[in-house]
Amino acid sequence: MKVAVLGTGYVGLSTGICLAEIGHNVICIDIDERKINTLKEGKSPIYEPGLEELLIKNSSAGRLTFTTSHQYALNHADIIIIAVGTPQSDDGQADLSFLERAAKDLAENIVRDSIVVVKSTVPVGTNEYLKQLLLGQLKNKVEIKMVSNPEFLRQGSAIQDTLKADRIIIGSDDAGASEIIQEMYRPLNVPFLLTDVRSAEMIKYASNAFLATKISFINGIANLCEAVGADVEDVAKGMGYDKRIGSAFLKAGIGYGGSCFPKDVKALLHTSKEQGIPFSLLEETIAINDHQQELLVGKALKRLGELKGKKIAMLGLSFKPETDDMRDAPSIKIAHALTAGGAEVTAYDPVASGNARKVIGEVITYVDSAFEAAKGADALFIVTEWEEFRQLEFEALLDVMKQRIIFDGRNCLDEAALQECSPIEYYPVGRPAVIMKDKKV
Ligand SMILES: NC(=O)c1ccc[n+]([C@@H]2O[C@H](COP(=O)([O-])OP(=O)(O)OC[C@H]3O[C@@H](n4cnc5c(N)ncnc54)[C@H](O)[C@@H]3O)[C@@H](O)[C@H]2O)c1
Ligand SMILES: O=c1ccn([C@@H]2O[C@H](COP(=O)(O)OP(=O)(O)O[C@H]3O[C@H](CO)[C@@H](O)[C@H](O)[C@H]3O)[C@@H](O)[C@H]2O)c(=O)[nH]1
Repeated sequence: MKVAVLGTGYVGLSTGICLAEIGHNVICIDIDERKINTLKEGKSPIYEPGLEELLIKNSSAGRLTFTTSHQYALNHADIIIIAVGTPQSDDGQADLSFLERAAKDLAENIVRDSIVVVKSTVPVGTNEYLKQLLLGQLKNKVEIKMVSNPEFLRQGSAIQDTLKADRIIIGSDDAGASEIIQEMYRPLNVPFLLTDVRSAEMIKYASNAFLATKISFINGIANLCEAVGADVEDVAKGMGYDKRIGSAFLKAGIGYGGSCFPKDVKALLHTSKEQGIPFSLLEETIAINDHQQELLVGKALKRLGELKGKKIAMLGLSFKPETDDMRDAPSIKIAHALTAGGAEVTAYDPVASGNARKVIGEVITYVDSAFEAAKGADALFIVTEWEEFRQLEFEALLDVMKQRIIFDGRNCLDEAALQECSPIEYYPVGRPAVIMKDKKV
């Protein structure tokens, strides 16, 4: 099939590459010339495991091409997938301006009957709105069919999640269009759910809000565990054995970040307010998450007495491991709170420092290794659970610190191994602290 993908961000690029991988002829369009040039050179503009290999493979096979020209791309496509961003507006609702611009670009350049697939996460009713926008501006007399096809990939495992998705949601009022989109995805051998457009749109928000709520729930439990002396890791494990609960997304820590959960929960809350349907559970999900992102700073303040003049090492900046994405990363709030309190912050991330500089700025120092960050530090924060941090030689790392204090915001370090590094103070989230005063002999 001939497919055009609008937007080569995390979703558009992963989708385009995977559709090429299963044999389709894919052309990806972006308005960002630099991105397209990078892609044409066979390089990925984002850090996403496995993506570059498939980019090179499918580009070389001639199934995957890149352009900034909507006119050129749409001349060659029967299926057009929209994967442009839908960021958060100031009032919490989804900002549809990129989609509106995309609709204009499509309307001006579509020259043949097409199926327009909306993969961007959009509030209920947006597909209908887009269709009206498109039809109202069409330059050529063509037939347009719409399909809502929300995306569920996670950053850091985008390719695997696309090739081995749990499900593919196809929302359309046109059985023919729905059949063609199923045909497009058929080689993936993934379960389909066919539904109406509005339900498809809602499935995406409901899924993200549910997962975010699960995280806030376990974080609420974690805070209680700290107060009563229980261990949230065991509590989550014990809960997860119950098939009705499941163990996924019960990892306590410093809260959820990223380009999706924060904005999507707020957008759903906005919809509920717009409809006059109370949904205060979502407000609590957000409130707990806001509190959680400030947790480490509060703990450090309590332990160190004051932040002024203290040196803090931050390990990890991206919102999760295996990505360089800094959108809504907890590290942003943490870095600003620490520096506002007068602390000197030195940070290390395996891949996200470049993007972090653009977001956090030069108020903190970026270095090239965990050891450099830890040198002379009064405390070390684990902010992102990169595997590299688990493998660190902690005895040697603690030796270069001024005070041997670790706040683990992701409960990712091996407690037993840390106990061997005595003296040490180790503060995880929702679990008893490990405080070893004496030097091990
Ligand atoms: N990032 C994720 O993990 C993820 C997962 C599932 C769903 N989503 C949803 O998918 C959508 C895209 O997210 P993303 O993270 O890939 O966004 P992104 O910001 O990484 O990428 C969007 C791309 O679209 C391009 N673009 C904007 N307007 C355009 C136009 N008119 N024509 C061509 N290109 C245009 C931008 O230049 C950018 O490169 C959002 O609605 C998001 O909520 C994201
Ligand atoms: O038990 C957990 C699981 C995740 N997180 C945090 O939650 C955030 C999101 O993590 P994850 O869901 O793994 O990454 P995303 O790439 O943001 O993916 C989510 O958002 C995407 C965009 O909508 C959806 O497509 C995915 O299905 C959904 O998982 C990150 O900050 C994680 O650290 C936790 O704190 N505890």
